Amino acid sequence: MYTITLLPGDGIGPEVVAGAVQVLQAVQERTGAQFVTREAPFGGCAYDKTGTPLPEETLKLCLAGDAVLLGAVGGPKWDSLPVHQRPEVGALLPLRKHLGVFANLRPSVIFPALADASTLKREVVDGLDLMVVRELTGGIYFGSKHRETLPDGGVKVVETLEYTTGEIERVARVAFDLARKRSGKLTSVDKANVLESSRLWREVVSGVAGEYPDVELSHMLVDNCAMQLVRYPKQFDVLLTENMFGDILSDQASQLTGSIGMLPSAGLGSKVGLYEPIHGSAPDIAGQNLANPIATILSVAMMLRYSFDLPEAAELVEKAVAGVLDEGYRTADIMQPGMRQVGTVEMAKQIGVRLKLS
Ligand SMILES: NC(=O)C1=CN([C@@H]2O[C@H](COP(=O)(O)OP(=O)(O)OC[C@H]3O[C@@H](n4cnc5c(N)ncnc54)[C@H](O)[C@@H]3O)[C@@H](O)[C@H]2O)C=CC1
Ligand SMILES: CC(C)CC(=O)C(=O)O
Ligand SMILES: [Mg+2]
Repeated sequence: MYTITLLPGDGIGPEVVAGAVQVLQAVQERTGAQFVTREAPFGGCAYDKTGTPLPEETLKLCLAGDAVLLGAVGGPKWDSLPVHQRPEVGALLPLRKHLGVFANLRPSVIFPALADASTLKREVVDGLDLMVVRELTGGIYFGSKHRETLPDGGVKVVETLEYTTGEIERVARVAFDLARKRSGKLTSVDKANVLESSRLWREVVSGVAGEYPDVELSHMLVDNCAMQLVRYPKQFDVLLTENMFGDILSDQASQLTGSIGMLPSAGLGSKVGLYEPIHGSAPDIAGQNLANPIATILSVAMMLRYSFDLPEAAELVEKAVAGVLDEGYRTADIMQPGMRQVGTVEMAKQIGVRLKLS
């Protein structure tokens, strides 16, 4: 039996998590694996309810379960709160830190049926299968912040970016291990021409490479990488990045697959994995049954594979998603002429039905 803590969060979070839970139930019926889910307040909705975006009880529940499935947090309603009460800084970042999920796997895989759904040409994206390994619990998002008013009335802010050799080594090993199982190619991304932290990053990653003679390591500056991702993305297999670069580049990589609504993620490092779509709370479409639930459904597949060691169940989910896309079902973000537009609820339902029949 596997215990999953559900943190639907804000905006479209509850809609996409509800869809993923439906698919999880289908996996249970199809395979006999037993899942127990427990939901907890987290993010802006938790702040409204309890005065804090990360209630103690929520954290305890997450630490006591086998895995966490998170929707998204944040939205305009909470944007003017003091920074440490904001859902992103006061809940999401500390949750990642408490769970110790230092490696964030963000696969950017194009489903054959969506090769024409991307804004890029078919030949650029067809067959794309790349993996961003993003460092998740260090870097500038976690550094100290300082803000002061200057005598001339101007404002000065200082944010700090810290990394230790240990933090870089452990995420690099995750990326090298993955590259070894895939095509044997790893591209480490940094800004070593400017940043001291990136120079350390490059030094440490090059050092770890000694343990992996079968993996071909290259280094690329982040600005070039952003350009190469849209010029010729299929040159990449595994991309290793620090926290902020990976955040930005993975949103960019998502569009190669048709939509940010397609990209799942797995936060790994501790006993309790954290699974979440890479997108945010999408306030512009929240509550309208418009959100694409596939990123969250594919996050469930990653949970089955990485936390529960159920690779066959993970494949059932991925095949059900591919099958439903082959049948022509599309949410608005991936809609194409001649296809059948459905909402969040119907898309999740179709994937669950297909999974049970497979
Ligand atoms: N992990 C998290 O909880 C994250 C939270 N955020 C928060 O989310 C809020 C909105 O941020 P944005 O910059 O607008 O990023 P976003 O990822 O929420 O949305 C960007 C664009 O993509 C669309 N989109 C996102 N997910 C979609 C889905 N599943 N289906 C269809 N379309 C989708 C949205 O409608 C929007 O047009 C902010 O408060 C931000 O801080 C942002 C990123 C991650
Ligand atoms: C809201 C940020 C802290 C996180 C983010 O954008 C992400 O993890 O993709
Ligand atoms: Mg992001």
